[in-house]
Amino acid sequence: MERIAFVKGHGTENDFVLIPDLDGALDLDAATVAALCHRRAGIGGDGILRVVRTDAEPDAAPYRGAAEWFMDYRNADGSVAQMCGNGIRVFARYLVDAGHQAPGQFLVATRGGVRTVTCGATGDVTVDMGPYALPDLGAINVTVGSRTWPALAVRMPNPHAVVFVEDLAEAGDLLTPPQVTPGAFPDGVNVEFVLVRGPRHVAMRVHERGVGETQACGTGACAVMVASARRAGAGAPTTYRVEQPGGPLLITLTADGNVEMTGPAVLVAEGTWLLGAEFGSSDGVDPCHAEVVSTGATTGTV
Ligand SMILES: N[C@@H](CCC[C@H](N)C(=O)O)C(=O)O
Repeated sequence: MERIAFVKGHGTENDFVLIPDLDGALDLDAATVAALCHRRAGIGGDGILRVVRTDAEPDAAPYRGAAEWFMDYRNADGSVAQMCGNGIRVFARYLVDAGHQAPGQFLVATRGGVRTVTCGATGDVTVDMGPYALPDLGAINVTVGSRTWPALAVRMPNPHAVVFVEDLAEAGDLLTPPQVTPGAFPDGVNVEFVLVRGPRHVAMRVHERGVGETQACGTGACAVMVASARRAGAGAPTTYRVEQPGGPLLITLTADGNVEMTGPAVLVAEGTWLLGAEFGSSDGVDPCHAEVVSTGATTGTV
């Protein structure tokens, strides 16, 4: 049975299993990721953040020389996504707390490009999430039950469909994915439901591609900010407070057109996962999956 060291963390309760694999020794296939993220049989998480040097990861080859670290993000179902906004804050907090990176400003490579992170010894983490894009997909709609809304497609660079509602309960239980105009997003989409609370202040719920409803989505909050600012006719620079079930994020559209995100990143536990034990074992190892040691939390507030 293989033993895999992990750290558990979250950003606004969007939770992740971090796998330090600095020299790229692990081969985590989709089934292994799904087992690790399983809420009852695994460690549990909305996704995993594999921490690997760009020099040691084939997917990071374009970024070698530009950034030392690559965030290998996977959704809970094992699928790969370009970017994770809450994840990159937690990834940065891990690098600093583990002593792999000095506090301050540094670069992290992702499948969506290289991002600049500002992470002190404690407190909130700020990420320059880069530019947004508004792909021309024609008229797209989102449907939940008998309600249909027009949606704005936003790339961060992962795909989002943003709709404005009168009440966040209109999103329903979000146990099944909302229906989106067929063919508009062949690789799937994250869907955000937004309630305007006041000037530069919105609340949202999200159904994430590859996960389900989560307590928060960083790229989703960025997409929501972009859609909200357009709707309000707000020019840049401007900052929005985006409330989510797991807590608020501050999202700024900068004068140069980039989207900047600030929010907490918390590490809550570390331990060892017993790979292969997750659905019961016949080799004498108690299939309770992991030895977990609480680390205490590194907290931050917006
Ligand atoms: N929770 C993340 C987004 C993770 C990826 C997303 N589910 C996708 O498939 O695009 C965030 O905080 O941005």
